[in-house]
Amino acid sequence: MRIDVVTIFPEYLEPLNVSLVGKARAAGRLDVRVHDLRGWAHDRHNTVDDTPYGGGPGMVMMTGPWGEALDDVLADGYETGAARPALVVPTPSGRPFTQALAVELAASPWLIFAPARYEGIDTRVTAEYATRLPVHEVSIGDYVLAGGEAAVLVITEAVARLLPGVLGNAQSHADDSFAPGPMADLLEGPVYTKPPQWRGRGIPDVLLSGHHGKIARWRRDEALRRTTAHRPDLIRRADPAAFDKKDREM
Ligand SMILES: Nc1cc(-c2ccc3cc[nH]c3c2)n[nH]1
Repeated sequence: MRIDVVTIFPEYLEPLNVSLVGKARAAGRLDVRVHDLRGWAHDRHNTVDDTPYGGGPGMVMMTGPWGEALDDVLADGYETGAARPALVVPTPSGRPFTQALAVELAASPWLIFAPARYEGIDTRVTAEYATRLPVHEVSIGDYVLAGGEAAVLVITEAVARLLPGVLGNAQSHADDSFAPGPMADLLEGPVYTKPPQWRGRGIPDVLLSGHHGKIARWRRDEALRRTTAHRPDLIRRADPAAFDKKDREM
């Protein structure tokens, strides 16, 4: 997968050089290119924003630099044989970012992120590129950030870990919260590791029993308990029949 990010804060994307995404880049599984939008702002001050039509507070990011930047990124990708990308625009007013959307985006060979600042990007930019590309306006949650770069980090990590070979053998996204299967849409339960005693706190006996069926059932019950407590809205989506089937297999 190729990922391009156009931003006025390229340094904000430094975390994409470390850990899971950094390793995927070093292994050649992910090609991430970060571009400074101001490189396409040609006035003396490299201006990328202006006052909003209709008045109101704040500034709006201008069409000019975004149009030139996205055209150049697209031209570069197409010249190097990249397939058609999707444009991902983080915004509080976007489609909720979920594991399902992460899976959808992970199927794309090329993502171009357009994180905004100020009050956002002139709407004509996304309208223009929506005539040529899939455009995903995506919200990572019901809270307001000062810009879209943090959302790019979140989305990139959630997508990258789904790419083949990115998660090591010791890890797996098969048991993710929200992954398909009998635990679908349930939050993950508690986890434990050595030492067996810590500040007077031990390990649930079932986890030491070696009885895989009982362990699986305990984990399922704990996931149900935690989901009921923290995300009751997800319970109705869990498939009780899948539990019954899984119970029979335990
Ligand atoms: N889910 C979510 C996205 C954002 C966001 C995205 C872009 C900009 C640009 C200026 N403020 C922004 C906020 N906040 N919360």
